[in-house]
Amino acid sequence: MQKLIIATKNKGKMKDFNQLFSKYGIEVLSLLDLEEDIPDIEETGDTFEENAAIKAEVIAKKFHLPVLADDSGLEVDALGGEPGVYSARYAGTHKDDNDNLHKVLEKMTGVKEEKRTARFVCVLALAQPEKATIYKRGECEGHIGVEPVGENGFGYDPIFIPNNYNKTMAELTSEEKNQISHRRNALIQLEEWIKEN
Ligand SMILES: O=c1nc[nH]c2c1ncn2[C@H]1C[C@H](O)[C@@H](COP(=O)(O)OP(=O)(O)OP(=O)(O)O)O1
Ligand SMILES: [Mg+2]
Repeated sequence: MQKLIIATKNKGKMKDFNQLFSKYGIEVLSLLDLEEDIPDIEETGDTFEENAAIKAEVIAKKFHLPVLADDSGLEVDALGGEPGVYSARYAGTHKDDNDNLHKVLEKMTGVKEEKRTARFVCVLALAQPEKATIYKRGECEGHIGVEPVGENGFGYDPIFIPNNYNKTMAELTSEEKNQISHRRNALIQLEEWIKEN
């Protein structure tokens, strides 16, 4: 395999995937890289697994090719697991990273450091023509800071401090993020398939 379509329009995820796939010599294409205009796919599921499968299967059927999709988000323990599968639209359907992270910070006002535990979750769905969809889940544990710090990454990275670090995910280089991230932890479980295909 020289190229793989990833059923996403998220440029932050694609930056991660570009780097994660480069070691296999595979070029990844997002839905924004295709000639054709692909309409937004509605994420109607209640779980990361369902939403990842919807995205991967719609595009795999359309092109008759293997397609990977990523559904991911932030689970904050003090918020009962929110924003979870609603991470992208937490502060509204306009899907703004800055509004979303400020909504989390606001809801966490006054919550003490030891109660600010959280994790990033990434579920990858690999859909292949005539085959059952394969799922892999990766997580990254950490806690929520009190203000946004750092310029790298995307989404909730500026408020997420990974375990064993004293800086946010947005202060890590992309190489550093890609050694510990939920996305990396999910993708390494697909390594065998990647090498065989
Ligand atoms: O490494 C990450 N660092 C920071 N934030 C992250 C990360 N990974 C996911 N997130 C957040 C961003 C978004 O609020 C949600 C994903 O939502 P999710 O529906 O999977 O993606 P999306 O709608 O942005 O793009 P698409 O569905 O086209 O892949 O979780
Ligand atoms: Mg989405």
